[in-house]
Amino acid sequence: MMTDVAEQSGSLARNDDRADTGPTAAATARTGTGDSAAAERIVEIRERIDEIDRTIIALWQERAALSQEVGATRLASGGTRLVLSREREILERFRQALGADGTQLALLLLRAGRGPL
Ligand SMILES: C=C(O[C@@H]1C=C(C(=O)O)C=C[C@H]1O)C(=O)O
Repeated sequence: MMTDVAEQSGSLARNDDRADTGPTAAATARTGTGDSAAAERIVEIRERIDEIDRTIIALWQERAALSQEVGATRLASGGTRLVLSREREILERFRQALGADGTQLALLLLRAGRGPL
């Protein structure tokens, strides 16, 4: 059956009973490929990526809250705001595991816990 718009205009291409010749432009744009097997796998992998991202965000927020609690506890007890030796340990841990990007990540993690210096 033709669409209303096509019926009204009479000049638009029929959009209804053409053969299914493959993925739509929208599906291709969404996954970045017109190959349906690859697209299916990409959709599957993206589900896991989204799950991982949710976990990273939750852990990021939990870590920042814990770090802020340590800071508040220490300040309230007359201690220092920061403990640089501990920060160095953390930077080294991330650098060893992830290289230079790990150092950058650790700097962001530390900042999330205590705010910019
Ligand atoms: C959370 C702490 O306080 C600060 C924040 C740190 C962190 O976010 O890991 C590490 C050292 C401190 O400068 C701590 O001392 O453990």
